[in-house]
Amino acid sequence: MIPASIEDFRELARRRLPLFLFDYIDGGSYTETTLRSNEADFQRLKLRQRIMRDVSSINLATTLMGQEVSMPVALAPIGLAGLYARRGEVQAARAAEAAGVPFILSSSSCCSIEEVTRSVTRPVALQLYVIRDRDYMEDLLARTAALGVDTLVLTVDLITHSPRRRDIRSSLTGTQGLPARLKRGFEIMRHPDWAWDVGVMGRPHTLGNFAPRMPEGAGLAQFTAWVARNFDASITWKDMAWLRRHWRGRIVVKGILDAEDAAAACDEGVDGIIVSNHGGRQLDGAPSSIAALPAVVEAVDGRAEVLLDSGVRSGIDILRALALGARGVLLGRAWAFALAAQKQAGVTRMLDLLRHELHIAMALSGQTDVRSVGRDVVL
Ligand SMILES: Cc1cc2nc3c(=O)[nH]c(=O)nc-3n(C[C@H](O)[C@H](O)[C@H](O)COP(=O)(O)O)c2cc1C
Ligand SMILES: CC(C)CC(=O)C(=O)O
Repeated sequence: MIPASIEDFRELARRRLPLFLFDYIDGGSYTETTLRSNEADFQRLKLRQRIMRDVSSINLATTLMGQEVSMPVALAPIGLAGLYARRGEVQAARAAEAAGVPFILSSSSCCSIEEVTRSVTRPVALQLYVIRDRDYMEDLLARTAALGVDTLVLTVDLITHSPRRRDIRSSLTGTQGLPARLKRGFEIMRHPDWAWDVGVMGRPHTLGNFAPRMPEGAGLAQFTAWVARNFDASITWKDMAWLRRHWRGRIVVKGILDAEDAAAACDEGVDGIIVSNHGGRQLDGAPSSIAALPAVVEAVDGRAEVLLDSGVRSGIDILRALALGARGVLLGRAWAFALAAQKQAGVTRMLDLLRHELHIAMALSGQTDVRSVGRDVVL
């Protein structure tokens, strides 16, 4: 199949990955209601078709998080991407660089921030989960700054791991007895292409940034248990003072859905806000990101850059997010599936596809510049 949509990349990823890994990427928390509404609420937003407006020249370039970008898109931090394809984070960062869009490395990545920054010339951003071991955090921040990284994406919506029923059923989290291990082994054997690429050639697939704090050769199940024990649920805005002592660069806060929280973030002087419900993987029952966006944009009132993720599946969705006030969007599962399906070439293809879709959506709605897309684009 030649993929013509994110759904197609998802299907190709489903075929290539062991089911427990596909479900880990694809799934959301509890009943997956928020996960579904992320996509459904985008679809509900109707666009105004406009005509006779000379759209022969369209500009998609802008700036995001201080970087020039070829379109208003960045790759969201995705944990454990080195399990979707060998050295997956490096492959995705290279595809992002070639496409002229930012790559945000998850702090829960397989490849370390050192390996990824060495592999590209474009600056990457580091996403941070705050773990209890502050000495280690300080060391990671110092390592990151020494590499010339200037943007930190502080994720604030995963202070604790939300139950994901698919992961419980596949024993990715929870019980780890012999039957669970056998079931996983069987799934791996049914996907030899993936097993060769990641399981054999991809070794060691340790967790680059947290490696010194993890058991040697720890896999996904041990990692999720470690997350539950080590992520720091005590953080508050007061911890920004600590962060600022150890990080002089740009700070973007990821995981805001509420206007009051957005205003508080601006009071802290953050550079950017990412409106996100973690792709429907945390608080099930929370609104979709696109539904939450307008109130956040209003509360921020130009004091910080507002980006959005969760549910973006097409160039038309990108236009919808811009129309409601986002400066740009992050792609999560879109790149995880593309990488799992076709490695670096898949991520490149996926970005080309969305760029084309955005261009056409702009033309047919009479828009010529992503920097001036306004509310009047949606009905
Ligand atoms: C498999 C997977 C792993 C993720 N890992 C991280 C992570 O390590 N750090 C983080 O801030 N967000 C993480 N996220 C959330 C994404 O950054 C992003 O918010 C979400 O995927 C956006 O929704 P979408 O997948 O619908 O685009 C992860 C999401 C998925 C699907
Ligand atoms: C390893 C996890 C904490 C990564 C994550 O953010 C997620 O699975 O949603």
